[in-house]
Order: sequence, then C-alpha cells, then structure tokens
Amino acid sequence: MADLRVVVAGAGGRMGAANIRAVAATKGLTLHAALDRPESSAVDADAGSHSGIAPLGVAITGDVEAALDGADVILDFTTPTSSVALARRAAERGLVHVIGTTGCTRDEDAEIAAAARAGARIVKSGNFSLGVNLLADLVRKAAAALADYDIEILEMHHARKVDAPSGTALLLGEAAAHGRRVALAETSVRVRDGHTGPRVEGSIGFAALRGGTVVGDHTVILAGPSERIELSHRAEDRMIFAHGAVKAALWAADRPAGLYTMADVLGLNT
Ligand SMILES: NC(=O)C1=CN([C@@H]2O[C@H](COP(=O)(O)OP(=O)(O)OC[C@H]3O[C@@H](n4cnc5c(N)ncnc54)[C@H](OP(=O)(O)O)[C@@H]3O)[C@@H](O)[C@H]2O)C=CC1
Ligand SMILES: O=C(O)C1=N[C@H](C(=O)O)C[C@H](O)C1
Repeated sequence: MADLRVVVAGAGGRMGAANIRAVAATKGLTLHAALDRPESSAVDADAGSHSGIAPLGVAITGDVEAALDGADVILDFTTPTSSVALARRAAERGLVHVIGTTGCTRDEDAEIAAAARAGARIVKSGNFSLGVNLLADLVRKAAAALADYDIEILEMHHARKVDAPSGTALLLGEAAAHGRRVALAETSVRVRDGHTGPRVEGSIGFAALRGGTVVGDHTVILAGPSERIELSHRAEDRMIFAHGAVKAALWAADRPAGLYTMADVLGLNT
C-alpha cells in the first residue's frame, strides 16, 4: 500500500516539530507538507531542520490549499480557530484529520462534529498519549467505586500554555463524570476565588498551575474520610503525544467518516 501523505499543521510550533519527527520515523507515512501561518517566521524553513532532524526537503508553507492538495491526513496541533477551518477543508476533501488542539469552545466543538458528519475522518483528543488514556479508564472506575469521595483535578504546564483547564484535565474530568453518571458541564467547578462557601457535594473541581517548561502533569485526587487516592500522569517528552497522533492517523485511514477519540484508537471504548 502507498504511504499516507501527511500534512503537519502548526509545523513551526512545539507539537508541530514533534509530529514532523514522528512522521519522518514512521513506516507508511510520508511528510507531504508542513503548514503554519503565512506570517510565521518558520515559513520557508526546511521542516526537518526546523524540527531538529536531518533536512526532509519539505519547506514549511503558509499556503493551506497548496499544502492540502494531494494529501491524505492532517496532523493538527494549532489553535481552535485554525482547527475548525481545517476540519471544514478535511470534510470537503474526505481527509483524516487528527486534532490535538485544546481550548475549543462548545460551538467550536460543534463545528468540528459537523465536519465529521460532512465527510471528515476526525480523531480528536485532549491527550494522545497511551498513559493518559489508560489513566482516564482508571479514573472512571475509581469515580464509580468511590461514589462519595470528592474529586479534584490538578494540572501543571509550561509557561507558554494559553488555555486552562488543560484538555487533558477536562478529558479526565469527563471520565470521572462518566463513572459517576453525571454531566461534567453541570458538576464542574473550574475556578475558586474569595469566599466560596463549602465544597459543593458531588462537584468535580479543577486547578491549573503554569510555570517553566513542564510538558504536562495531571493528578486526579479522590478525597474521602481520612484518606486520599491520587492517580497521576507525568509527561516527560512531547513525542508521547506525537506517537499517539501518528497511530491515530494510521488507524483512521480505513475508517468511515466520523468523529473518533484516542480511546477508540486504543480499543478502550468497549
Ligand atoms: N492533545 C494532545 O495530546 C496535545 C495537545 N496540545 C495542544 O496542541 C496545541 C498546540 O500546542 P503547542 O505546539 O505547544 O503550541 P505552539 O504555539 O508551539 O504551536 C502552535 C503552532 O500552530 C501555529 N498556527 C497558528 N494558527 C495556525 C494556522 N491558522 N495554520 C497553521 N498553523 C497555525 C502557530 O503559529 P504562530 O506561532 O505563528 O502563531 C504555532 O506554530 C495546543 O492547543 C495544545 O494544548 C499539545 C500537546 C499535546
Ligand atoms: O499545551 C500543552 O503543552 C499540552 N496540552 C494538552 C492539554 O491541554 O492537556 C496535552 C498536554 O498536557 C500538553
């Protein structure tokens, strides 16, 4: 079978570089184009050299149509506005669209779901690592088993991160809510400040820390009478996300149009 031709969107960014390295190292994938904003200082640089590996002979471009012509797959870790626009294009062209972008609003998520109904094969996840997706399954089970324990989710990321809570924290919150058979939107407490009053029973709380170069730390705390359980994941290298993203691309290549998660890719949704 011919290689899948992959466009890496956000090629000049932290995850763009990791994704380019992962594509270059994966059998069955060819880097077709590397895309960034036309104004990006990365445009015209060689995608490989810019990502810390040998030159790949693919210059980073700001021309989205040229990048997508002849492509099979988009690996997209960019911004919500960019991911929505790329999802529409993926639907028009029937592409596989792997979306790692976090911080999407409810409306943006609805637009991405509409693109999946209109022909795109989308895999979207707040975290593409194997470890976090397994952790989510453990959180779901723990939340169900310890129905009266208070659930708090703590995350820390590098100082350049622009959204909070992280996509992973929300994914873990959804897993906890699923275990409790409640809707996260109705039970989450995203911010506490000032005279908050006592903790609302059954709520799922979030706290976000930012600093330094932390790739991504997450802990789900289940606090009960005289004991606490803490379920943690620490990401040490962005390649764990990139390896998950290329796995998702290969998995989605022979799936029908639709909206999938990394749990689907890993067979955890049984
Ligand atoms: N799901 C997961 O497993 C993971 C998700 N993420 C998420 O991925 C996203 C990116 O993270 P990170 O790589 O650290 O961020 P960066 O800011 O380093 O990279 C984002 C890149 O996207 C580019 N970009 C912005 N708009 C467009 C556009 N319209 N077309 C093409 N490229 C564009 C930016 O360009 P410019 O700088 O010029 O604006 C930048 O190069 C975030 O939402 C983050 O939370 C991160 C890690 C793992
Ligand atoms: O912005 C990041 O860096 C990360 N974003 C994702 C998130 O929002 O959870 C995944 C990972 O934690 C790194």
